[in-house]
Amino acid sequence: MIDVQDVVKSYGGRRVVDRVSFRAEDGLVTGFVGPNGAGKSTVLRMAAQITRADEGRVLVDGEPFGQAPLPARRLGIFLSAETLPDRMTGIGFLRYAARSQGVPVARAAELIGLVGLEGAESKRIASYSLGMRQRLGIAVAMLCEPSNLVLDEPINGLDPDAIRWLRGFVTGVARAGNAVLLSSHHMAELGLVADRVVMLDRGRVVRTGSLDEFVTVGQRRCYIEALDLDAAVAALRAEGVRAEPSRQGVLAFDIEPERAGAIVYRAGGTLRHLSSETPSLEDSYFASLGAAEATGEQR
Ligand SMILES: Nc1ncnc2c1ncn2[C@@H]1O[C@H](COP(=O)(O)OP(=O)(O)OP(=O)(O)O)[C@@H](O)[C@H]1O
Repeated sequence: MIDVQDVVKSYGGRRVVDRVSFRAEDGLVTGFVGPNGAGKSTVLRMAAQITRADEGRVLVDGEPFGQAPLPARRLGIFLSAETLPDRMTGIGFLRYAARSQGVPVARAAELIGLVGLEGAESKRIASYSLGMRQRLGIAVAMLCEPSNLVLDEPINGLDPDAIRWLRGFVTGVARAGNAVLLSSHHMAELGLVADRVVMLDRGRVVRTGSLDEFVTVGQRRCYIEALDLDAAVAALRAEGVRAEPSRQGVLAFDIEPERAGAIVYRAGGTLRHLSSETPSLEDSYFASLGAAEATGEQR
């Protein structure tokens, strides 16, 4: 488990992480989201002890990860694909990493298979695409079969094939009982892999919860198709319901579909389709951000 406890970080007198606390539990994928500059990478770097917290601490399985007898077994870290050594081959780098951690070099070939780099292992890293570099970076993080895994923006630059691979990979690591903490801007993808979501905005946690809890923040809404859409929108608005044209129909917010349908019907509309819509993680993300901004403006 990764336990972030009340961490604070300032740069040049500006607080970029402001009393952040949350947990990434064993057996779950925790998605870490927030706008650019929210402080996600800084928190992950504090977990990896690359950045020192001004206040607070991050415990990994109950202690700062650097204090564990074999730190790389405690926490696997992927922060960037840019720092890999271009002149080495993929397999060469993994063998080097294995030797430096006292792991049998045979693990290097296993890792190539684990991250799907077969066929490219003997090529220089300089020739790797971004997606291949991401896979190699994740392989390094997995070197010592860590019980916790931190991945900063691992989805960036991946093609659809690699995204599908990553989805299966992180889910598999979590289902084996490990904690996975993963930052990303790809809401649709995160909606497929995350069990829990932690949202940061301007250095503060603005929302945490299971994926199901998180998506209920998006507006409750329903989708209506009627013969005269303009009349349907007007009828709903006349009843004080927020209604907006969408696709071939109308989205009505914070209303049960039955009531929305009744309003349109009473106004003489002919209904063709009526359904309730589940908000996506992206909808909820923007709804939470809007709420956080409104509170922030009052601060
Ligand atoms: N070493 C540093 N020196 C000065 N400022 C920094 C440093 N590292 C981060 N910051 C600042 O801290 C803030 C938070 O940055 P951070 O990279 O943690 O955000 P993020 O949520 O990961 O953003 P993104 O989604 O764009 O990666 C930013 O304003 C950034 O400019």
